[in-house]
Order: sequence, then structure tokens, then C-alpha cells
Amino acid sequence: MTDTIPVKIKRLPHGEGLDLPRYATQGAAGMDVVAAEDVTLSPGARHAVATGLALAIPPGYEIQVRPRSGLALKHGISVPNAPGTIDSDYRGELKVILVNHGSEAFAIARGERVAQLVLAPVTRAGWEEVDDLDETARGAGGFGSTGGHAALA
Ligand SMILES: O=c1ccn([C@H]2C[C@H](O)[C@@H](COP(=O)(O)OP(=O)(O)OP(=O)(O)O)O2)c(=O)[nH]1
Ligand SMILES: [Mg+2]
Repeated sequence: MTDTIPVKIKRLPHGEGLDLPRYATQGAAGMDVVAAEDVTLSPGARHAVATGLALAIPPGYEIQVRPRSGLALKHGISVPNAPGTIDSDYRGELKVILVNHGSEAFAIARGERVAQLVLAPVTRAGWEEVDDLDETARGAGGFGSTGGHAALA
């Protein structure tokens, strides 16, 4: 069991009575978060699902909103902006954007686990603008330049 980082969490009125996000197992990386509303996603539809929660993440951390693999595999339900980024200075309602990539409508009931939240440290870059970059073996090669799948001819 690793140490935990305290994160302030506030239940909004429509979040009353719901489980707070929690780790399903001792070694889980993500806390499962539940929907605060009933919503049905038609095939191809997306929706920002209310959680009824607002957070104050400590400076130097973010929370990532990631899909649940079971929903993805069985029903094609994913998070289109995965990993969603919850900034430490955001005080609005945490929402989980879901998309239905499946072929059937998918009903979500209030209280059901829809995604998982991963607390992660943030490192910030400071640009150091230069006229020339150092040379490397890769150079400008990318996007499949090292091979792998059959080339597109
Ligand atoms: O899945 C998500 C993604 C974002 N947010 C909230 C928290 C985050 O801090 C804020 C802004 O998110 P982001 O920076 O990804 O969105 P943006 O389109 O760049 O909006 P903004 O201009 O407000 O930064 O929206 C959520 O509640 N759920
Ligand atoms: Mg932004």
C-alpha cells in the first residue's frame, strides 16, 4: 500500500448519496468514479456525464480521467479526450466525457462506475528557444519510419 496524497473533494447537491471515487482493489491505480445522472448514449453519441463532485487537487498534481476497459471492450464506451485532464486550479464540477463507439444504445444509471481517476504528478516545461537543435540518429524520421507494419506502398 503506497502513501496517499490528500485531495479536497466537495459533494455538489446532485452528488448527495453517491459513493466517492474509490480504489476497487489494493493495487488499483485508478479510483472508479460514478455517474450522478441517468443518461443513455446512442451509438456515436457523446455526453459530459455529471459526477456531482468538485475537487481541489494540490498544486503539482493533476487527475487523469481514463476509460474503464470493461465498458470499452463490452460496449464500446470510451473517453474521447482520454486521458481527460483535471487541472489543480479547476473548481468546477468534475465531468466524465463518454462516447459510445458501439453499435447499440448504452444506458448509464446514476451511481454506476463510468471511468477511473488517476492522480499524477505534473512536471512543467520552460522553453529554451534556440536556432539549432542537436543531431540524432533518428533525425526527422517518425510516423513509422523505423518499420513495423507493412508499408503503404
Ligand atoms: O474530462 C474532463 C476534462 C476536463 N474537465 C475540466 C477540468 C479541467 O481542469 C477543465 C479544462 O479542461 P481542458 O483543459 O482539457 O479543456 P479545454 O478545452 O482546454 O478548456 P479550458 O479552456 O477551460 O482549459 O475542464 C473535466 O471536468 N473533465
Ligand atoms: Mg485547457
